[in-house]
Amino acid sequence: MDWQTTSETVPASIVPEARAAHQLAGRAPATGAWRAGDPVGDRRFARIGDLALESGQALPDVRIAYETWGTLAPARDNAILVLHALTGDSHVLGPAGPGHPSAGWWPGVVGPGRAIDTDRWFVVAPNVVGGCQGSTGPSSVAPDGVEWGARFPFLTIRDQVAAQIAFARELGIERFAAVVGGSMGAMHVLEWAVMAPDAVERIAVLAAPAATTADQIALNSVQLEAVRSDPAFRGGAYYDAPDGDGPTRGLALARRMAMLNYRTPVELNQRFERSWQSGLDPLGGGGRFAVESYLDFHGNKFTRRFDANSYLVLTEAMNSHDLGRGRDGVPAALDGIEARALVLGIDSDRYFSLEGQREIARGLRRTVHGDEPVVLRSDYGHDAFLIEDDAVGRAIGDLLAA
Ligand SMILES: CC(=O)SCCNC(=O)CCNC(=O)[C@H](O)C(C)(C)COP(=O)(O)OP(=O)(O)OC[C@H]1O[C@@H](n2cnc3c(N)ncnc32)[C@H](O)[C@@H]1OP(=O)(O)O
Ligand SMILES: N[C@@H](CCO)C(=O)O
Repeated sequence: MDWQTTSETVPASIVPEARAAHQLAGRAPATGAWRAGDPVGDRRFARIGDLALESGQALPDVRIAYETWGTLAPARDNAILVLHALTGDSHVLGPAGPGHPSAGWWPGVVGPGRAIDTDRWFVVAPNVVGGCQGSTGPSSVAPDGVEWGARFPFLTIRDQVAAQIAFARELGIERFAAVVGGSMGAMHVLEWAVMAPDAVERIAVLAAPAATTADQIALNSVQLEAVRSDPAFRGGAYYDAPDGDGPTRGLALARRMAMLNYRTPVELNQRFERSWQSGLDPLGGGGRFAVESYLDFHGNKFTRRFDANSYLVLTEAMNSHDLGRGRDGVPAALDGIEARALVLGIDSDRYFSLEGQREIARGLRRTVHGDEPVVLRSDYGHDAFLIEDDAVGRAIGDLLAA
């Protein structure tokens, strides 16, 4: 199947499989393949036109992939926007199927009877611009008929939120009862509260800073280099490489590095100890440590679901994050936020440490828990916001009840 010549309406029955195959090759379906609102598998798509970027450039004909759950009330006052983390997507909850190996990334928090109860709330989850799960990104086809690749424009967190704001307008939602997100998604949440204050009643900021610090940029930058230094990266023009090879080694290495930011010494030490696995992939002594196998597994798995160029674009967008830029600094920007807020941090998070959430909680005027963040105690580190569903759900439930 050729995505670029696909007719306006794609039969849903064949799309998930073909789409999954497309993602294996590092590409999302081409821009222009669908009419806005057409369902494709679990996803729908909205067209938001050209996106003016902070850099002064414009990204033409932007498409947003999204999923929804629940029913929008006649008064349109029960919508909740859920914004994913770096490698997430619109598939917040199930079902699993072709193209979706899991039952979503937050089924313990969002769903019938969950903290974000889809029997009450209308939940909207878009895939971020620059990503590779259906929204316009580097693997989309540019106006000249060739994938953007490395020509894809530099995006900031604010650019991505500008796209989300246009997307919400396209859906006819003027105000969200809550905008919720973790990690990169929480950076977007903070920007929503500043860029569209009238559209946001509550915000949930989970495990993110008000501005990405030098230390965090450093952790990200070695991952960027891991991808770029893979010879198969070819300066980002690998989609039609003659051998069909992409920068899988570099991307897998970047994911291994990232896993070390996302998890903790306590978890890795307790979970794997010094266990040795033999007979899997003989190296040196004929085996490897179980923790090495775990990192290899995650690195390799990641290359089957993510595009390297998107990884670069999204990581650089995270590096751009600074709520105070052009707004007289972070304290002034936080002080101007009117939305009721939950700020949650994780005690063992060695990537976006609690200091960042303390700054946010102390700077906001309307937190539902006082001047300090809600502290989630967990051995899982940064990923705890995706794993500790009960604690995260309770905190979000408190926000929604406020
Ligand atoms: C849930 C999704 O992945 S949805 C896809 C979209 N992605 C996102 O939204 C990103 C957010 N999600 C995530 O980052 C992760 O999924 C998390 C943090 C929520 C959970 O991480 P998980 O990968 O489920 O858990 P964990 O780190 O324990 O890894 C478990 C996997 O490691 C494998 N594993 C464990 N030990 C080893 C080992 N020694 N050697 C090899 N593999 C191992 C397990 O078999 C398991 O495999 P599976 O993923 O096929 O089930
Ligand atoms: N596990 C998360 C961490 C980033 O917040 C992801 O892969 O998106």
